[in-house]
Amino acid sequence: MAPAVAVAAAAAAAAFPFRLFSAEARRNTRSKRGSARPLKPSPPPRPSASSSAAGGGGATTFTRLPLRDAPASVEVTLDRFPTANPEPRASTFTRRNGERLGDDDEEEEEEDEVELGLRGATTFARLHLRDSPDGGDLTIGQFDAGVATQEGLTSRAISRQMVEHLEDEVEEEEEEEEEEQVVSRLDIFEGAKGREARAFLPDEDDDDDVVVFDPDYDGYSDDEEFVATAIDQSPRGDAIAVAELEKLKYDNDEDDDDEVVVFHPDDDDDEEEVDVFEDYDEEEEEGETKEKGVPAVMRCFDTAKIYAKAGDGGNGVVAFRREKYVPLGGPSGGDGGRGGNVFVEVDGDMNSLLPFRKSVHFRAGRGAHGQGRQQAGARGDDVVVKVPPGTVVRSAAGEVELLELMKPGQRALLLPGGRGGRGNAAFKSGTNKAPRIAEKGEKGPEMWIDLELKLVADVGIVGAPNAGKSTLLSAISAAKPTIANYPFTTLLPNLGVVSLDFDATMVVADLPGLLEGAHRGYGLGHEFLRHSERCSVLVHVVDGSGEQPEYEFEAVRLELELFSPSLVDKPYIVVYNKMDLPEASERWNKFQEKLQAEGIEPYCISAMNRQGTQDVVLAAYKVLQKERQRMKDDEEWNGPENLNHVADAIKRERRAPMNEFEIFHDKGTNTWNVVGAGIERFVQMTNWQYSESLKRFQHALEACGVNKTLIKRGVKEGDTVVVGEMEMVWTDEPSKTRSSKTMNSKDDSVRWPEFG
Ligand SMILES: Nc1nc2c(ncn2[C@@H]2O[C@H](COP(=O)(O)OP(=O)(O)OP(=O)(O)O)[C@@H](O)[C@H]2O)c(=O)[nH]1
Ligand SMILES: [Mg+2]
Repeated sequence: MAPAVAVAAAAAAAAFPFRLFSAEARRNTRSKRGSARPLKPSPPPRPSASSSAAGGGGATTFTRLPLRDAPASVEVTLDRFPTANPEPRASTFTRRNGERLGDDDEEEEEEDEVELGLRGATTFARLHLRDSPDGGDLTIGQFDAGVATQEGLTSRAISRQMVEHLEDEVEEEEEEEEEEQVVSRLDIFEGAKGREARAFLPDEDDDDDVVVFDPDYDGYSDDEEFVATAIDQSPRGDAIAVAELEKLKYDNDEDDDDEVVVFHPDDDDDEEEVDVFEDYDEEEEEGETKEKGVPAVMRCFDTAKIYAKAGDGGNGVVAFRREKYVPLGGPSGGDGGRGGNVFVEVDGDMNSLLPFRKSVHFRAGRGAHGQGRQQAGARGDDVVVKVPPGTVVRSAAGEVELLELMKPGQRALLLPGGRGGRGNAAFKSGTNKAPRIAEKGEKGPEMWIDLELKLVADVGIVGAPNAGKSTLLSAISAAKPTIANYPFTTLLPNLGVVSLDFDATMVVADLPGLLEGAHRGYGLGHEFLRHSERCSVLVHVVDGSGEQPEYEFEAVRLELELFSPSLVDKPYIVVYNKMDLPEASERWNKFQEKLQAEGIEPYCISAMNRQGTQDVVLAAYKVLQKERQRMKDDEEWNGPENLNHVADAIKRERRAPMNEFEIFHDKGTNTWNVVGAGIERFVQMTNWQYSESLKRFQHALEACGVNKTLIKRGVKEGDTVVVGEMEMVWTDEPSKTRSSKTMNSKDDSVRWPEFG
């Protein structure tokens, strides 16, 4: 079993300090989930030792405002929040959309927003309330600063409080309406340091199960305690689990140890399972900064991890013809069918990797077993993984780039199905007219695959948050991105098509804003920087109304360079925005002079008033045309690519001759490991249930030189020899059937491989 790893802790402090919800909305949610189980009541808050040492004690206060009276936006100062932060970064702005609390019905959906920021050493939170409902309460949580600065503990405590609070409320209300229950959701993921868990209100459309991730189990597990399967990966490639608490076995017993367990792929530690709810005051190592949490929708927009497995071949069978008047009918066992293939195909209608949030496993069908009368088994069904244009396919293990799929309709054979095993009819020979031997089907190859979507935009609009990138996109194309006067309005890239003429169009992407330090994970923009790698041209928007536009320009350029030197090498256009504002027009000359000195000719525009935007479009198009021509020339040089090279490599490996092997000796355990694709495949396909198989195997070891090499290297009586899944004990005694030294497989010395 893969090592079980604890899930504890919560999102980074700045990411999810608190949640906002109204009683009214919760009631809506509940009535939709009438059959849900009651939530487990939470234990009373337990401030941890180290958090109180930090001077805070984990104090939490909640303020309630009746929504009826609430203004459109409320600002709360969380003055004791990260004051003790050694380096408060003025730029650490984070905004999160509030949870959807209303019905499925879009119109009635209530969406509140929470904006968080650091102003000097003080954290503030601004709550934007849209269409406040008539009733209900707004609850605002306030959290202690002392905790916030403690590694990890912080976030945990905070998240904890929120869940608690939420649950407390739920309980109160349950008394009134018994059949209604709230189901909360947990998002568990691997942060830069350790496991993290987040509590969410349910997203109505989200049917994800509780998640348990265990690649060693092929991603599936029948074990009772695994309530579900993994759904995705963190940007780092670790397990992410989204748990719907509804699915967990909750009861009202406070000491109940129900838990969400996440299995971490490459953690070799002892198994440990930790209760998400109980373990929030556990110590964590200190010293490293936590990766900021990113909402699931963003993580899954352009990255996904999937598991693909080609079908195993069907087994061949041993059968003999039985016919009237034919006393000794010959062997008639048919071959197994070939396993299904895994294809990857570009679907022009897709534009994100979000569908892979819910479907992670792609398994082609296995070939049917052969039958008597020389009937071969049927082929296994193929499976086609559909991806959007611009998807890069990598093997998760080696991080090797396998494929780059750009054009709709492109199709690559990724994993070829396993060959069917031969039936006994195929083993008939002059010396053996009635062979009692058949092969097993070959196992289909399997692989964890990282998918990454790089948008296929021609032009990428980059710049600091709030510079007016989305405004520019909306001015030059029909796209309608959300525009608002706060940083990080744009969480996901927006695409727009700019038409200059009938056949002159370009795709422009508005990317999330970049902050200083983005390449190290500050802000949100880095998540999407890789999209700009595909763009031929960058349009760099600078906020002219900012304090120091030149400095902002340099900082963003530096971020691009730190992310990837190829980005700064791209042709780019500098656009100085918000010229309609006096502070911007005042600073324009200075900015222009500075850039001209560097050999750059900036454009000035007012994106809002659509002044100067057409010049930018024309300039970008001119550069784009040049780039397109250059790329076309490159393509002519390189010729069309073979998309099946992954499958070809697998097939080549399958054909590896049996006599190509290496032997590794472990002196400590006297074990000889025979490693070679050909011989291992032979072992895998050997069906040990037939007595002749063993003889054939012995013969193969002799013929391909394994025995000879072992003797030459000094194998001794009693040593263990391992080939693939077969483990044997070496004996120097000549066997009855053979005069040469050979491996003997006494009943008690052979561990038979277990094949499914
Ligand atoms: N006065 C003026 N305001 C502008 C102009 N362009 C954009 N703005 C305002 O600047 C604010 C931010 O604009 P957005 O287009 O959302 O900025 P953004 O760069 O997309 O920001 P993020 O998505 O958060 O990175 C909005 O309030 C816009 O109305 C302009 O030319 N003049
Ligand atoms: Mg924007």
